[in-house]
Amino acid sequence: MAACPPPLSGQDEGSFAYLTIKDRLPQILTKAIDTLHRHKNEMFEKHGEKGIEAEKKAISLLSKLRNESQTDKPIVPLVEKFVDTDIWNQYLEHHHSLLNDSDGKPRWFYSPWLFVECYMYRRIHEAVIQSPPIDDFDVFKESKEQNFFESLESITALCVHLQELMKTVENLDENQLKNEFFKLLQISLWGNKCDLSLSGGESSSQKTSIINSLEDLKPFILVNDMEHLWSLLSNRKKTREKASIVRVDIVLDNSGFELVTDLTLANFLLSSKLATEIHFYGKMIPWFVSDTTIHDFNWLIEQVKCSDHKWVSECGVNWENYVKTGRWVYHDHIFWTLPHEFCAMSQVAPDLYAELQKAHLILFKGDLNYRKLTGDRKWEFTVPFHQALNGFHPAPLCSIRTLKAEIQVGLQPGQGEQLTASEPNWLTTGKYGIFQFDGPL
Ligand SMILES: O=P(O)(O)OC[C@@]1(O)O[C@H](CO)[C@@H](O)[C@@H]1O
Ligand SMILES: [Mn+2]
Repeated sequence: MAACPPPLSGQDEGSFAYLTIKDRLPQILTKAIDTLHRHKNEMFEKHGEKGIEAEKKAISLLSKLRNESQTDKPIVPLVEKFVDTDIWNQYLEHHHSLLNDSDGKPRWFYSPWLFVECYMYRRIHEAVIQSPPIDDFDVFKESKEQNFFESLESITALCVHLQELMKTVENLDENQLKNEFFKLLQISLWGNKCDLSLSGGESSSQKTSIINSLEDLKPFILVNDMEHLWSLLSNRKKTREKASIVRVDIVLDNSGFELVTDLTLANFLLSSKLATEIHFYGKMIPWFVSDTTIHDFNWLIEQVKCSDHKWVSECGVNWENYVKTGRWVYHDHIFWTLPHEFCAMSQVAPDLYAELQKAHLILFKGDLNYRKLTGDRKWEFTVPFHQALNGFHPAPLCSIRTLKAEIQVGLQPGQGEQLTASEPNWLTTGKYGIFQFDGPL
């Protein structure tokens, strides 16, 4: 296999990785500390003095973490026992072994960006689990819920669109069905703009209805493999035996509006019979501010179900039934919150790799998943996506991602350079998106 280029890191002053580590990660930590402060009374009411002591301890641990990152201290091993503590410390040890004496130790502005950024969120989790009885507190819950409520108008519009589509879906011809599929794919793509870690935890809700702006947004899709997704699923639908399974796996990203777009797409995949079951993968711990945990997944379905808007509530009832009847399956796995590139999954989490191999198609949502699919490395823009996956091929897969990091492969010759000339920040604003497919055509 050809050698891989070096990883993105904070060594490159002025790079997006550098600016994220220098500015946005401390901002996210400060917001987490502020959230703990603002829940002081609630902790006292629930846990008395012990709650106040725990809140103080968590705040001091997060303040220490912020200082370590801002002063480029060495990355220190995790100390609190948890399911993945040993894996993290082995990973840290491995990085340490790669360095020679002059390099010193793994540290924030030297080690791979993917590692130090994931490490920060894992240290936030450690600070919380070290502070019982608030060891189940999600410092990002408030902003995830705020994103949902601030996006309610767009969520309602999307649920109304879905329910109207459900009335006619059985009578659509092939072409009409494909068009509706493409619309919901694009809505799921642009739903990925709602990302609280890019915004440093500031509000990033969906305030306008995406449905009416899909045509205007089309020029911003840099790689468009939607046809591959259609032909894969529609051919399977035509050729499958009555009772056979067509499984689509969705590796989720952000909760709130983006999760609603993903559940809407999943609903359509079942109703159109393009799939017979959907498997979802979320995060086991609070992650990158807005990423979906099982609590967020269940909370959102409950919110939608309890809506006072008839058609929104109908979506929630249907979605709850899909889960109850096993047509939607939610999986938790610790691998998704490790720092590893996905090409390491078959070694580090063979059970998860084997699970993904059961899918006929895997959709990877969001930018962090794209960074892990491609190893967060400094690939040339024209390197084929298949090559950048570096051996990660559990099943036909597609990245559905808005660009929020300085990494993109599979472009046409000159396409990246042209974008850089016309819009220097095209890689990191979330304004451009891709549907990038890998698998047998
Ligand atoms: O995976 P997502 O939610 O689409 O984006 C994750 C993200 O916000 O975090 C990193 C920067 O902090 C980048 O990968 C990206 O900007
Ligand atoms: Mn995310």
